[in-house]
Amino acid sequence: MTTDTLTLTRPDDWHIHLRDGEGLRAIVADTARQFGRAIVMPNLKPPVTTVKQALEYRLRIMQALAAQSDQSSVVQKFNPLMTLYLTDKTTPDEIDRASESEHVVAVKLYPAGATTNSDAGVTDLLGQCARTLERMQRNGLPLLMHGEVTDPSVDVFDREAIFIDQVMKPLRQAFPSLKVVFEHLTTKEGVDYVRDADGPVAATITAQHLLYNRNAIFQGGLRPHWYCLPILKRELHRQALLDAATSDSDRFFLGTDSAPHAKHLKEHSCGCAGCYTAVHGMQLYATAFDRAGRLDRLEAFASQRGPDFYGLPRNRDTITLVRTPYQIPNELSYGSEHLVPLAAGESLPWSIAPQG
Ligand SMILES: NC(=O)N[C@@H](CC(=O)O)C(=O)O
Ligand SMILES: [Zn+2]
Ligand SMILES: [Zn+2]
Repeated sequence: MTTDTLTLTRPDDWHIHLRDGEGLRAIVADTARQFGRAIVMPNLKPPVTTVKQALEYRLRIMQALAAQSDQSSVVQKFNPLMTLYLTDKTTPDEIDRASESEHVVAVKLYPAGATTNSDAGVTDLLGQCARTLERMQRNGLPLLMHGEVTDPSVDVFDREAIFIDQVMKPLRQAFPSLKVVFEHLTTKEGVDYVRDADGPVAATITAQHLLYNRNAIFQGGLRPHWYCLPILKRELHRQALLDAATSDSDRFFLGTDSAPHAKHLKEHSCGCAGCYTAVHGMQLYATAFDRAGRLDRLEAFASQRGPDFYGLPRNRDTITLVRTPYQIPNELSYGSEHLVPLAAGESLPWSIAPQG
């Protein structure tokens, strides 16, 4: 029997880029229409490194929501959960302030040079940040990791697997009860590590890494809108990620990593990394779970395991997905710029039912 309607506890997005300024105003409602909460990444220019900056940024998000033409209660009830950008200089006192704030829920590691706006990131995690990590472990504040090594001599497709041995294992040996999220997991090696490791470890998985392998970047020509970091991998990795997301392990949950970049900066001689998936996040995930024959696991992945890991209550309202084709827009406006969503112009088999 095929399911045509699926009502779930409202999902949350445990990894999102909302940007700032006019870009923020243009996109925040896309996330707020689908997700009850989202973990907002701190890689702004300049990065969000203090609790004071995180709370000011949160206020700008709330103001951007209040100014939306969409005044529905779903959009207006959206709760952004904030993060701090870890640097070599982050102090244990800042960690205490974060732990005391109800709005700051985690600290984000960007290895310096690994991805968009990571220049201010950490150069030597255990060498520079040990006291800060110690305090995070004591306070139960999770570390979210962009898990790729930055050594330019390492093949771009191997950077996640090598990160496990070079960074993840030494970190977790030094701080075995530190809560860690391996963000936007992309490899079988990553899946095996997260599934089997001792202690409080979890991972987010994007929709693009469940739906596509690296052929998508090159299909019929170079397709910049399929380029994100970590980069799409070969089919065996996509299969491992899909198996993990649809398994009964409580360690894998939803994080879109929706990462808007203006169209002209994606379609460029040196195009930016990031796929825009906030406008059709749940339609994409439902398509992936449906193709795997595991729609029954979508609610655990999207709405239950994330809050359980973070020690937050699950949402109390619901969202309904219907098997009705959803036409992905060709282009969206992004302040004074334009934005091309992932798989623009294509159709997905699942839509979201109208909500109040
Ligand atoms: N995922 C991406 O390709 N890009 C993200 C940064 C990140 O999450 O690594 C961005 O901020 O653009
Ligand atoms: Zn990242
Ligand atoms: Zn990201």
